[in-house]
Amino acid sequence: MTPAARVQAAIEILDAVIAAARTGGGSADRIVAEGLKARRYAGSKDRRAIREHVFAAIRACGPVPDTGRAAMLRLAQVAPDLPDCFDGSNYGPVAIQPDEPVAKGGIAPDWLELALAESGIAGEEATTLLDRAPLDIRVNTLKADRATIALPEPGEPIAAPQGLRFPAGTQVEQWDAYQQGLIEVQDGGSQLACLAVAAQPGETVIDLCAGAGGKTLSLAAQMANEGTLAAADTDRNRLSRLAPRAERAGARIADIVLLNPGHEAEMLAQYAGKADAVLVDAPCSGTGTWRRNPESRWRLRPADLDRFAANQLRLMEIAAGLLRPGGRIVYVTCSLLDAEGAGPVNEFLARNPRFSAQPVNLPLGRPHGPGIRLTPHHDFTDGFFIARLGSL
Ligand SMILES: C[S@@+](CC[C@H](N)C(=O)[O-])C[C@H]1O[C@@H](n2cnc3c(N)ncnc32)[C@H](O)[C@@H]1O
Repeated sequence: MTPAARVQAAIEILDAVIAAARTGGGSADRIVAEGLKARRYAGSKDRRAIREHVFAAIRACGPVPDTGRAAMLRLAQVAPDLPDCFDGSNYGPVAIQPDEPVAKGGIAPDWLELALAESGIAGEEATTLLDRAPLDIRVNTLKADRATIALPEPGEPIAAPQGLRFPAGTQVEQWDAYQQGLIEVQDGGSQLACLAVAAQPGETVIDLCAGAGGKTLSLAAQMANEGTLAAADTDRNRLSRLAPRAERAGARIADIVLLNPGHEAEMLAQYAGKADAVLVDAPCSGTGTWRRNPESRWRLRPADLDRFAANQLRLMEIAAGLLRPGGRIVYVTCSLLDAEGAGPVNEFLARNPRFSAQPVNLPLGRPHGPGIRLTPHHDFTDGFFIARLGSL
């Protein structure tokens, strides 16, 4: 393919990404994969270039662009080689017209950029939300240790004690160590969020929003497979990925519980009043993970934040009912908006005077309201809010 044809292909794929963002369709990753599959004539270099154009254009536009072409024209304002590709050649985009609409730059839609600024995320703290993320792994201490593991590439040790960092795109899934469960792909910030639980062997720990089990596996390793670890979620699909992962990682103690929405407490009744710790890795807007899913900022609506906050508060209330006296809730969101962090946690503390915010002792992060915050700019991790709430 010519450079111009690659740009035209990226424009067409961007049109599909934009439509999906407006209508709640598939992720950009999936749409790009489908778009490339449909272009059988594209070689591996073409595919890489098209993919890079698409994601660079997504990152370059703040609000949702009207069209893929407007998005690519925005990218052309900051990428010096791109304007020449609008050459009107066969399969290439038509020449740039005077006064042609160009999508707006920025970090996110205006309302969201404002909400971030009100939460203290502006300037470089905001721009780095759109950087490309590296690839972090966690060495699984049920089977190996960072100090002695031999991997095809050494990786750079990070603050999380078992974490190693590799360049984005490193194909770790193809390594023997991955296939044998010696390593897991997990962002360094996510690894630290698990450490905030400080789960001990022999404890009863509940991962209330376990999803596909990224944090469950980390907790099982902290507990050295001793004690009780319930991994619960309302999403059957995500939870179905946990069992094979736990098998591979040798995480034997994970008890997988599929919850019926609205009946979570009943379905976890066997743990009521018994848990030493409950991890609430609550569903959120994901503003801290835009490095990986930059188009997700086009999907959010102001009302979504209210819905997330109500659910976050409700999940903390469910967690409170599971704890033994003296137990702890560790509340985590991968959002940097106060509406999903300090906001619901302060509300929970006001309603539940037997709980108080306790220090979160981690090697990274900065205090923020009743918890701490990790940010891509300050900590080189995904963005997280983490609070530890101890009960009397
Ligand atoms: C941030 S994700 C969890 C990610 C997971 N802990 C990990 O580390 O990979 C939030 C999860 O909360 C789940 N969830 C949403 N509402 C829930 C509820 N009422 N009870 C339990 N889980 C819920 C979602 O299905 C989703 O898997």
